[in-house]
Amino acid sequence: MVEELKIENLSLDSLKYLKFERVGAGNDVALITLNRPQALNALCRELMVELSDLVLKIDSDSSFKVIVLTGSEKAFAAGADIKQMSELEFTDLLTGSYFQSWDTISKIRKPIIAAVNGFALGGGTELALMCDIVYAGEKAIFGQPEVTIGTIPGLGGTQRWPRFANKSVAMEVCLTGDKFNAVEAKTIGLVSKIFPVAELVQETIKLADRIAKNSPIIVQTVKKSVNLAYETTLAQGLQSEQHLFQQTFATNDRKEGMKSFAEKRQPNWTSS
Ligand SMILES: C/C=C/C(=O)SCCNC(=O)CCNC(=O)[C@H](O)C(C)(C)COP(=O)(O)OP(=O)(O)OC[C@H]1O[C@@H](n2cnc3c(N)ncnc32)[C@H](O)[C@@H]1OP(=O)(O)O
Repeated sequence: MVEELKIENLSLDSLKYLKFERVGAGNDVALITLNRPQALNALCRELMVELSDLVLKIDSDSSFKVIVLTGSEKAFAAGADIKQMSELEFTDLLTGSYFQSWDTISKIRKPIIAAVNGFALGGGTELALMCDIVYAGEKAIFGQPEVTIGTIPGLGGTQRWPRFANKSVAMEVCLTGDKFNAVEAKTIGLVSKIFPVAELVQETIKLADRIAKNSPIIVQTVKKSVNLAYETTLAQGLQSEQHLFQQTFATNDRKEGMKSFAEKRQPNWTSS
């Protein structure tokens, strides 16, 4: 049997740009807080490596079911670190590993929910776009201002926006760099719910708890299947959904879920 990776065995004291807590009604929600206040959580390379490493470890630790990613009340993240980027040359990006770990969030199996208060600009908005669900505080400000500093969104913005919103919205957001608020973000479809600033994180943890009540193996299958809709044609997606649906019939949790319904009791998930 393969020994499981446990977060407790890892040195969390070494985290420099992040805070990590185990939260939730079942103590199975990982709360990650971006913690670089002096730069409004600007995403420097070191922060992103730390975030990527931590998220991968949580994804491999079965005692966690859902991840919540947040920042401060002032800023979720003010984008990639412009001061750090301004030193880079074309060849640094071409041959170096500057952006190597930045899309880890979009590749993990467990659900990850963004709780966005304050500024989420550039890479901050793109980080939210990589998450599975986005909740926002009333004062959240989004935008893709890269065009105003002589570059383009490089963390998926030009590709994910047209998949979240329509072409006209995607183009307007990316071509103007205009900022927009939480209500506009909800209208566009980036954000699913808005809460008062001080309540956002607790409300997001409540959402994580509702997801965590379901079977982890089935939750991960749902996530995989929904994400296929962004990668494939409808015909391919429907076929893959059928395969994944059939695969749930090979799990004990599918049997337990249906049995518990018939027996009028709560299911006892084993994630097998
Ligand atoms: C591939 C991805 C590309 C990208 O993501 S490009 C970056 C896109 N993001 C932006 O263009 C936003 C840049 N930041 C701002 O426009 C402003 O900030 C805000 C509107 C978010 C907030 O303004 P205010 O409240 O006046 O704060 P403040 O004095 O500008 O910032 C406080 C400290 O934070 C640093 N900081 C803010 N954003 C960044 C950043 N993205 N990269 C590096 N540092 C940043 C500042 O410089 C300053 O620091 P100090 O006190 O030493 O002057």
